[in-house]
Parts: sequence; structure tokens; C-alpha cells
Amino acid sequence: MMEKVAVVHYGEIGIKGKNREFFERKLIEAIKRATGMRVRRKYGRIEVEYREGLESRMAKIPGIRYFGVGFKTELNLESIKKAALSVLPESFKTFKVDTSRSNKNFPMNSVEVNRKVGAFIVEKTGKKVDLTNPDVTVWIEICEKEAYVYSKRYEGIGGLPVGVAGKVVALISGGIDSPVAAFMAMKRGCEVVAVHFFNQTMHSPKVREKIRMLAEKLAEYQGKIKLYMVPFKEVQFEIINRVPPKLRMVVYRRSMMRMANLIAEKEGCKAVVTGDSLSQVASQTLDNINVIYSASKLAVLPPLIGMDKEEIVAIAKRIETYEISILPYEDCCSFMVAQHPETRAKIEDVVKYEGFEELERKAVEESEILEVGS
Ligand SMILES: Nc1ncnc2c1ncn2[C@@H]1O[C@H](COP(=O)(O)OP(=O)(O)OP(=O)(O)O)[C@@H](O)[C@H]1O
Repeated sequence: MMEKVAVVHYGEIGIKGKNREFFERKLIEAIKRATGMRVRRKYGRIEVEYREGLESRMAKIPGIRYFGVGFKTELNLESIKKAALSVLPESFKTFKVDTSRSNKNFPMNSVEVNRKVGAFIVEKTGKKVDLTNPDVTVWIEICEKEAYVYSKRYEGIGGLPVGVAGKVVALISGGIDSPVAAFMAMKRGCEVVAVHFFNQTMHSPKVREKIRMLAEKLAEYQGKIKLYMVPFKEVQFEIINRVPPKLRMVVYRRSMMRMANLIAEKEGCKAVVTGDSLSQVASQTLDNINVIYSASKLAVLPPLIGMDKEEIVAIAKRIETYEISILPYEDCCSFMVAQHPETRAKIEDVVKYEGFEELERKAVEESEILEVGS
């Protein structure tokens, strides 16, 4: 019996005590959804029936630390040797065998298995062992009733399965930062509801298409994603009518916070995620962040707060949102703000211009709600 499988390891879940079963169930659901294959929990790992192309989908599932693709075999040295030969690539010069053994009843320890299987590969292929820098590593995992043997090992994105931490609203602007922030929240177990505010007259269909593309990319990590497109032209015009240009930016971001809270209430979300990073732009001074975030009843989580632009860009490239984010688009709000917005806003100077909750509620009610992803 030799069955082609992927064997999944999930670091952090292992140490979560009584929540472990819940986390494993969520991870199994996510793998099933992403691959459509049979998935089983086994020996502190997850075994996935193999199909072509499964690797790229699995590499995007939060909660997976790494996974191997190879064979499941019967638990005896002969079967393991046979599997080891069959996972070798066509051309290589050097190799090593790396065995781990969770079944302590197996008659050989890991070092002995390394030696026996290594000697067998040398005998059959004439290749050399190199323990420090081999071209190929053959991993062998000896479990209760079976062994897994593979030479292809893929890094996952780590973190926790989507959904174990609850739901959040993530504000997605169309820039580089906010999709990265949404991804970071997913990676820590949040199910994300994406929200974008746009001006229904000024914004071309291209903007909507771009936001949809970003949501689709994020859906690859989460399964499906709900996207709220909130038309907030009326709110914007009210802000222009009432608020001096210098303060408009802080006021519209507070308004976005209130609308995000309304959506969170509808969707059962427990926090608002933004792409703010400290001091990157004028809106992101500590004074302004205090004033903006205080418009939210729910906690506001800015996962990028301590990151440099280069670090954010590197993640955006890795998760493949970068190429979409740099497509040209009309920014929602730059037309309405002063060239040098206030950087030290004070709450008492701002609230006196506010009071458009009715328009905010209407904008949220008129949102287009899309289910994106497969
Ligand atoms: N039109 C919008 N729709 C939804 N969220 C928005 C919108 N504009 C701004 N935001 C939220 O406010 C945050 C700060 O926006 P701002 O434009 O000041 O910063 P930024 O660093 O350019 O962020 P980004 O790269 O995400 O656009 C964004 O990361 C996003 O979470």
C-alpha cells in the first residue's frame, strides 16, 4: 500500500490546550474547502488525499506551518525504503535522510532508520550522502500505524486557521497597506468582512473592479469573503459643506469608523482592522489616530502599526496583492482635503462639525454586498 498524500504540520495549534480540537476542526474545514479532497486528522498531523496542483492552494491556508507531499506507507522498513526510492527526483547528486519518530514502539530509532534507508538509496542509485548541504532531503515520519515519506516540503504561512478568533471588519482602501492588514488579521485567525467606501459619481467602474480583485486575492486565504461597497458621496458632500479643509481628513476617517461599526453590528464582527502604520502619512500621527479611533465603539486593530513601508511592501508582494494595489485608481478622498491636513487634531475641535449619522446609516443601507471567492 502506497498512497500519495500531503501531510500537514500546524505549529501553534499544537500548544493551545483544550482549544486544540476546535482549531484542528477549523483547519480541516479550510483545507477541505481549498482543495476539495479527503482530509483526515492523524497523529497530530493532517493527512490530505493528493491531487495535482494542491500545493499552491495549501500554501495559502493560514494555520499551516509546513507540509510535505509524498507517500503514506505501511509501517515496516521494506515499505519505507520503497517509498523513499520513489520520492527521489530524477536528477540530483547528494541527499540525506531525516527521520522523526512519534511511535516509540517502532523497532528502530530515527538514527538507525536514517542509516538503513540512506544505505539502501546509495546501493540503488549510487548517489552520495551529504548531511550538511544535500540536493535532496528524504523526510520520514514514523507514526502509530503508518509512515509518511516525502522529499518535497513546502512552507506554509503559519498563524491560526481563519475563524478561530472571530470576525472583524477590515477597511480596504485600494492602496498597498490595507490588504496587507486584512491578511495579517486572517493569519491570526480572524474571518474578515471587507469594506470599501467610494464616491458613486466620481469613481469609475475601474475602482470597483480593483477592489473586487483585491477581495478575490484575499479570498484565496480565507475561502469566501464578503465585500461591502459603501457609496458615501452624500456623506462626503456634507463634510465638504460643514468642515474646514484642514480637518476634513480626520472627520471622514471618523465617519468611516462609525459606518464600519454599523456593518460590524450587522455581521457580528468584534473589531475594525485598518491599514494604518504610525507616522507614514498625515492621518497617522498619534494625535490623529486617537481622534479617529475614538469614533469606533469596537476595538480598532492596526496590524501594520510598527512596520516600515518596505516590510509592508514585501508582504504585499508575497501575498500577491501588490500588483493589484499599484494599478492606477482614483483615491476616495484626496479631492476633499487640504494639501496640509491637520496633524494634531483635537477631539473638541472635530466633534462640533459632526452629526451626520443619518447619512452614514443610509450609505451603509445602500451598500452593494458581494460574496467574492470560490
Ligand atoms: N476609501 C476607503 N475605503 C475603506 N477604507 C479606507 C478608505 N480610505 C482609507 N481607508 C482606511 O484607512 C487607512 C488609512 O488610509 P490612508 O489613505 O490614510 O493610509 P495609507 O497608508 O495610504 O493606506 P492604504 O495603503 O491602505 O491606502 C487605510 O489603510 C484603510 O484601512
